[in-house]
Amino acid sequence: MIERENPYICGRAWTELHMLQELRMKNPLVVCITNNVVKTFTANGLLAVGASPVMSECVEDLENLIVHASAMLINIGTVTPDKFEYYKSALRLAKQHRVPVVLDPVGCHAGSYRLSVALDLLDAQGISLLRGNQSEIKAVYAALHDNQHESSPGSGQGVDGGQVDDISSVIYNLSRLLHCPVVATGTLDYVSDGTRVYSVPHGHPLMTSVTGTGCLLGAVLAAFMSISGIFFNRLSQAEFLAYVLAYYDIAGERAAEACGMLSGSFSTAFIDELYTMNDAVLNEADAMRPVIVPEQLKVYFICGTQDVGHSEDTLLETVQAACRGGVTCFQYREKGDNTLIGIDKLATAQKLKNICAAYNVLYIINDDVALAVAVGADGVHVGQEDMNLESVRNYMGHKVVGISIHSQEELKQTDIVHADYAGIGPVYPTGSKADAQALCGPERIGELQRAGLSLPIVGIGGITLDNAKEVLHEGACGVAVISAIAGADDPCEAAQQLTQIFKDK
Ligand SMILES: Cc1ncc(COP(=O)(O)OP(=O)(O)O)c(N)n1
Ligand SMILES: Cc1nc(C(=O)O)sc1CCOP(=O)(O)O
Ligand SMILES: [Mg+2]
Repeated sequence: MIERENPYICGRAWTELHMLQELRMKNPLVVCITNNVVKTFTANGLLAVGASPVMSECVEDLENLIVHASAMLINIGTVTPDKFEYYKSALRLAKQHRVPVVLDPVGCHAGSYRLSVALDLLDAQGISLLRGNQSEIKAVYAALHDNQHESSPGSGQGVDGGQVDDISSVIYNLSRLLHCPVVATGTLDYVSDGTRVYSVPHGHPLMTSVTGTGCLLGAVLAAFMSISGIFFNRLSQAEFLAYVLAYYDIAGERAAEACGMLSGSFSTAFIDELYTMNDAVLNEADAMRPVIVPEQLKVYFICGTQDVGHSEDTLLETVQAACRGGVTCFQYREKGDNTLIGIDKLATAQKLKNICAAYNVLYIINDDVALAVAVGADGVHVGQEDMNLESVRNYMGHKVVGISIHSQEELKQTDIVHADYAGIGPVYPTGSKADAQALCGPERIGELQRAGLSLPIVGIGGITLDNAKEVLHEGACGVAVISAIAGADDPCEAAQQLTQIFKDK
């Protein structure tokens, strides 16, 4: 069991959340435009969660309901051409009234008409969250990525779907394409907001063998979307949604136990568990695990005031320019003589967090675990001489933990299970780290992978536009740089050029 006590934060445990209490206090009206198979189950499930369901079938009715609505679900499970017209009108009304909409593209991997319906709705740009099973989400991504609206999946499967190998990358990329979070359910559930990715280590196989649990999840997510603003300062969208998934999946685990593993009784037991769950269960649970996908680490910019003439203004401008140029990850590394400390460092870290948030850039803090927790960064990077990795994991909980590894000896000494990615260097001579270790060359990356290092890797140290490809060819999924961007005349252009190497690869 992971300990989450953090002496740096008022001596208290991990942030307490009261998501269920908030939801039940609000009792949001959730307009469900859903399929014929699951209407009763969806209504009962929403009531159990603490939301107020209403099923809607026509625009005339919806025009009255929308003024009171807190959220909307569009589930295309029994789509017809008439219903498709209705979905589009509903989406227009929701946009006008600023009502968040969850789209469930049921069965879109199984038929091209369903897929074209889902794509047209996504094209209209009013969807706040896309939730589907892994096969459905993969079908949407394949169609958008290949830019072929008339794609014909024809898997021959029903609306249930199988596991998808690279689902975490798919949801990360899809979320960035759509500019909305994506939830993909399966044996493990995944969520991404286009910056972070989490898996939820809960749930039970009975959840996928009873019709309606996936569809109800869409409705439950819609209900929670109506209160997401309350948590805006404390949680990223991905964390918020992962907590909702954990709540739902833990209810599934408890229901499976309560019903004696019988699928008929499961539905009733599941509604009971959704109803009786409280926030204490959520706060104790190991709700989510960070997932690092290679795309998140492609261009990893590191900077502190020491790299930009000891000026906070220049640091903020440089980081903003780098984010504009397309870096995918930023590490705040304030290190050396005459650098910021205490409250000044905290204030700068907070400003940098806001910049990264505006550009969907993963935000990591170097060394300073307490600072990372205090500003709610996405993660921390530590080296072999810094805090012990298991303690870092205990402090950081579900946040990203990066570790520096220079050699096979260090790999052997590292409790790698607590890390999410590795930085390997210095691959080339660097002027940005006075105490850098001996050069290891890009070939060290492949060597460490052959020695068993299976985490995503970034190369670091002296990487420029000219040598970056060698680092990638050795097996790194990204390049971590300071001077190639901070020292450039135009940091935005420098970042853009580095992102370009992944397109030509
Ligand atoms: C991505 C990444 N890789 C390696 C390092 C170096 O970390 P460390 O060895 O702890 O040295 P300092 O950066 O703390 O001087 C890093 N920061 N980032
Ligand atoms: C912060 C850091 N860590 C290194 C390591 O080898 O672990 S090299 C390094 C400095 C990287 O800066 P530049 O891109 O300017 O060479
Ligand atoms: Mg360090």
